[in-house]
Amino acid sequence: MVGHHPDGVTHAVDDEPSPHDLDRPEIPSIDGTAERAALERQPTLTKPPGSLGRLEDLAVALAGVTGDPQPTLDDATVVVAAGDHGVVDRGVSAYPQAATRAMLENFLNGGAAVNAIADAVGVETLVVDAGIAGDPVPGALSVRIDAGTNDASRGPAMSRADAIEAIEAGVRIAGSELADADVVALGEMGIGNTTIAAAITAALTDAAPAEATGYGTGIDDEALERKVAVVEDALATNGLAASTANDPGATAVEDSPSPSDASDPTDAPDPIDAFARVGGFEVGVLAGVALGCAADRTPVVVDGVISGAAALVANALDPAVRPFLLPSHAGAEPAHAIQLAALGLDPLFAYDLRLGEGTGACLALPIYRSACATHREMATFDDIGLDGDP
Ligand SMILES: Cc1cc2ncn([C@H]3O[C@H](COP(=O)(O)O)[C@@H](O)[C@H]3O)c2cc1C
Ligand SMILES: O=C(O)c1cccnc1
Repeated sequence: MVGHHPDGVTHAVDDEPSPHDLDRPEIPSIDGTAERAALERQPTLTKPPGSLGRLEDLAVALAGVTGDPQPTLDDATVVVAAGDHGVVDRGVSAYPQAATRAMLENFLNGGAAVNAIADAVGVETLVVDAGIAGDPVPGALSVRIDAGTNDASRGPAMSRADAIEAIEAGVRIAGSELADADVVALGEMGIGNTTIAAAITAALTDAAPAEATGYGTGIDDEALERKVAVVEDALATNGLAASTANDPGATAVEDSPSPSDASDPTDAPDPIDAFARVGGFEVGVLAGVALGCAADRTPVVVDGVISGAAALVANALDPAVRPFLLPSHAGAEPAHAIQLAALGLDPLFAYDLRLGEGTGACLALPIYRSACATHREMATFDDIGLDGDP
């Protein structure tokens, strides 16, 4: 539907900028041959069939994703993308905006939770400044779109051009810094971004703002009420009061443009516009990373509610990304469960995490690696001279 969509059709709407102007590579489908080969290998391994439970399913799925019947996930990188949010002016976080910059420096110095977990499980860390307030932070990979977004509750968080720039920056990172990674974990930092994640979730699913909004870094009940109102404002101000994903008009933009799209384009924004209005530079970069990695058959592990919002955006831009998205944990923010359900992702574990940074995604890596290791390294019944039939 955007860029190089297989149907190759560009649906321009009068003089409005075409919604099909995002430059990104095409995403392949799952490799059915590799997947079948993996499925056939499983019962030959020295264990009762099914006894490794979901590890068996993960190994088979990863074969289809990577195109390798016996995949490895040795080279793993967590991308920690940071951005600031104008919406913090409305008192939606327990912490000041300065925490974004301080944490970005902390990531670079190895002192954050994600650094410790990434070290513990053998994952590289890539710290990306997608647009935090103030000056650039030396040492971070800079793809700064701007020094923070506008307040999404009072108007569009960013322009369409900035949204495209953020997503394309992520696609480029996937094709360069992440080109050699076997698997990529999504992580983020940005005070106020659980508000943005809630707004994106309400815009792209059936969920109401009150269902999608949570305590974030630990606000009190009074601040939560304010935060719900801010998410409602962000949708209403930006013409996103109804769910964009399920709006028949929005689908029409993708498939067959209807006259109503031409008469009032604000009626049914395409996914790029929907994302631009509620925002998040780091969210856009992560959506682009997901699209770019999927195009390269690199599995992408989704973390908490902000990377979940990025996954929703990527999926709205191109549903072909979906099989390349892997779940990690079930987080504490209510939008997270809504996102995972919308994407059909079944979390591997629930650990009451509510931090982000990529912590939960990194924690899932040993499980994915163990799925691949058992699948690849175990002896077969033939090897040990035993009949594999129960
Ligand atoms: C010290 C600190 C470290 C963090 N690491 C991740 N987050 C998390 O909290 C923020 C989102 O929550 P809210 O929407 O309530 O501001 C994001 O930066 C997120 O990654 C942190 C937050 C803080 C304060
Ligand atoms: O679910 C998350 O990732 C999360 C929750 C609270 C604050 N920051 C991130």
